[in-house]
Amino acid sequence: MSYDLSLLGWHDDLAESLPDLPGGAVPGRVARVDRGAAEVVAAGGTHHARLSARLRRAAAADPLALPCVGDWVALTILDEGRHELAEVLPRRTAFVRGGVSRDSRGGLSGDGQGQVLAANVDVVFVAEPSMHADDFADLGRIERLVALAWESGARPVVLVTKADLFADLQDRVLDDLLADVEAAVPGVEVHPVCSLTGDGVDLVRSHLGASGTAVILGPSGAGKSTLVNALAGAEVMETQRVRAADGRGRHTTVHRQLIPLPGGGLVIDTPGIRRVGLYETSEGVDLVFAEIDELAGGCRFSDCGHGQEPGCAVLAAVESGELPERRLESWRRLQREAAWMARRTDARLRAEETRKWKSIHRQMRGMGRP
Ligand SMILES: Nc1nc2c(ncn2[C@@H]2O[C@H](COP(=O)(O)OP(=O)(O)OP(=O)(O)O)[C@@H](O)[C@H]2O)c(=O)[nH]1
Ligand SMILES: [Zn+2]
Repeated sequence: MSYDLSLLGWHDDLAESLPDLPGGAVPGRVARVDRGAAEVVAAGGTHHARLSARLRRAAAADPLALPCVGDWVALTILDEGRHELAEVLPRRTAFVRGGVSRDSRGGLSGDGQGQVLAANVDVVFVAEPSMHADDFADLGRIERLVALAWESGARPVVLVTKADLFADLQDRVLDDLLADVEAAVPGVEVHPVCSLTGDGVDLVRSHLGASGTAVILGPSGAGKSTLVNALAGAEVMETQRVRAADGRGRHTTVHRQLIPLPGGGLVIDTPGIRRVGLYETSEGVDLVFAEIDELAGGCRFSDCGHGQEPGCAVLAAVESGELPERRLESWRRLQREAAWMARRTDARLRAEETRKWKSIHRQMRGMGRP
């Protein structure tokens, strides 16, 4: 099996960064990583390549040096035709977990803590279901994932998935939801998608062009696997429905992590990417500022905003040095965000109210019929 590497996103700039290695270097793209080895798609086929000793030493000092799915790498051919992964080519974009600044994405430096989850991603689809359990799309989650996408260097596009769940309602309700989402992420395209009917799937595909690479972020049940299958035009991913039907856990299934799409473009899907950014919640933040909460018990006014109020115990603590000023600043920023989120929630509650009314009206009309 041979591959046209340009369909996997290979281009001239990358060719220039291919190192001159003794015995010659072959370019390839990492489709999967294992301890100490990787599966690499090269023009001549897919190779299981062990990491070179030099690369392993570099990775011991800085885990960001480890290859990850989506990386372009240089392979060398050893005796007996085995391949070795000699070098990771410079990354254009990278999803990094754990305390590494954006500066590290071009090169391979970090604080020794991070892990690259996916590299050279062009488009990040943030998938948020129009309805999730009994709730509307979660704007806070969309914002968080869009922020992560920008951070990676890739371009975010928000997909409001399972758009058909609004089909039996009047269109206006979905339009309202889309408008809310658009307002939450200014400058980011927002598309409704239904992977079951295929509505909107072509538009999703068009973001990838001939060779763009995408990841899909979103909560469990957002329809990520179903969307990948719709894009691929085949069952390349096991969906929740399938998993439930045959009772197999998803962890027992080995599936491809770099999925080429028939119309061009690729999707990277790994367990790490699926989980990225979904676990930091605002509950965590309350705990983080527990000491301010405690101090606030000593303020003269119970609704003290710790701004200019007389008898403010929090300001007194800053004055005395007990509470670092920076902490109060972060708390203030958080309060502003929380207030903003609350206003958005209000808008959502109003939309939900409208929806309930419509459903009640529908039921009443239904009852009136003979
Ligand atoms: N009504 C409706 N249901 C959908 C749509 N897309 C997916 N689903 C259903 O939603 C459920 C979850 O879909 P998955 O594709 O497995 O979701 P996922 O995001 O991959 O979930 P995880 O693998 O847990 O991360 C399945 O039962 C799908 O059939 C859609 O467009 N409309
Ligand atoms: Zn106060």
